[in-house]
Amino acid sequence: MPKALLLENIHPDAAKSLRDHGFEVETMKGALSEDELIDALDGVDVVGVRSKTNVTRRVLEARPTLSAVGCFCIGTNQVDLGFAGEQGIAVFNAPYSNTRSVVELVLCDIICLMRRIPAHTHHLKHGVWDKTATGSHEVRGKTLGIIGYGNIGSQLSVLAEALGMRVVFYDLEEKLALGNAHRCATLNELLEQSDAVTIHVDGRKSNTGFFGEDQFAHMKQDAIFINASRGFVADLGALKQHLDSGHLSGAAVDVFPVEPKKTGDPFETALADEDNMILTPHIGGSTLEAQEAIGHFVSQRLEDYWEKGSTSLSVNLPQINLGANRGVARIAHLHANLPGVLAHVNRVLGEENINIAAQSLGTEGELGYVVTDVSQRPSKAALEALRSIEGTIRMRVIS
Ligand SMILES: NC(=O)c1ccc[n+]([C@@H]2O[C@H](COP(=O)([O-])OP(=O)(O)OC[C@H]3O[C@@H](n4cnc5c(N)ncnc54)[C@H](O)[C@@H]3O)[C@@H](O)[C@H]2O)c1
Ligand SMILES: O=C(O)CC[C@@H](O)C(=O)O
Repeated sequence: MPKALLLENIHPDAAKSLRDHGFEVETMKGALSEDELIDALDGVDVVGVRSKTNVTRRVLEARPTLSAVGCFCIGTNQVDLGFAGEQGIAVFNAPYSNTRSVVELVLCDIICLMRRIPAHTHHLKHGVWDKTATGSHEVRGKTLGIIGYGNIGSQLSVLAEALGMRVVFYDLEEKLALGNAHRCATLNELLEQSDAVTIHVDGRKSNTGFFGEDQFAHMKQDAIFINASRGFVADLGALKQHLDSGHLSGAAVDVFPVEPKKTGDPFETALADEDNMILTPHIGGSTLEAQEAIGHFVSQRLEDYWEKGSTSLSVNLPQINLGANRGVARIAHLHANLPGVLAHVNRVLGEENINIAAQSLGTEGELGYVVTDVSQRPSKAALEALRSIEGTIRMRVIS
């Protein structure tokens, strides 16, 4: 029986679905440290994580028989994707299932900050009735600057325009501007005109410290700042200075450079005393709708990979979308992307007079993946010959 370990309170539908597909499933509420994870992965075939469990090179080296990692979230920066690929370990995520939830949180942040709701709430909680319009604004007609116009940034763009905001965006890549959104040629062009700046870049390493003192300094007087992307992207010390000096009028932060591993763990931030500040514990994607959708989506990718060898939507292996086996056995062969591997696979099968019922090849960067449905079971010697082909990383026979 294959074994799955699901960490970080993944939606129960994922465990149910994996059990329905024959997995023995263990679940845990929090994230694990590197050493704890290495221990916990003993005998595990697939592991499910969210954003707090780091699946590092050391973990993957220690557990080379692991077959797949499911990131039950959008971000995959917590997994060493390149090394997982080199080891033949497939990694999947849910690229769209919580997009809408993040967008709704950010819209909520923008409206609340522009109406100074955190400050008003704070005052009333302390018995101060401060009925004033000072510093409060409608969002209609204001300029929203979106940094990173991917799935979240572009959906936010559409909904913000529906609220009457003017949208400008900045992205490293050429992107289709939706609605009336305007693409800025430089980050500073965006910062100098935006009443609200929101970051939605991905978690690539080079985005570490991407938004620091220089970028805050370029923001408009009284603008608001939001980060719901990754904690290491923005310098919160610099943010605090710009709030304290009165340059910025408010901020919402959902992600932090260091986050607790599980609910209930202690947490501190220097931003706690800021007046017009929304602090949320990395809940951009934490809605019941999103978590249920993610649970279904990622467990299905893991099941398809385990049962069919399908790498469709994998983030680190060549993608092949496979249906049911058309022969008596399916041989999934992952290898270094060298010339001649496919020919070598077919020569080995041909020498045994084995007919090929179906075959698919995908290559991506350094990796090649050939999946062959064969009309008779190859002998042990043939399987050994396939495993010995130069560049073979991993081979599985799926019946
Ligand atoms: N707070 C949460 O709970 C939560 C939930 C989901 C996703 N996220 C995070 O939100 C972020 C965005 O997610 P997505 O699904 O839209 O990602 P995406 O990959 O669809 O979009 C990211 C965009 O950012 C652009 N980009 C990357 N680096 C950039 C830079 N330095 N300058 C300008 N543009 C840059 C990319 O070209 C891409 O268009 C990710 O970091 C993801 O991990 C957070
Ligand atoms: O649920 C999580 O832990 C991560 C949410 C979010 O950051 C994501 O990458 O989807």
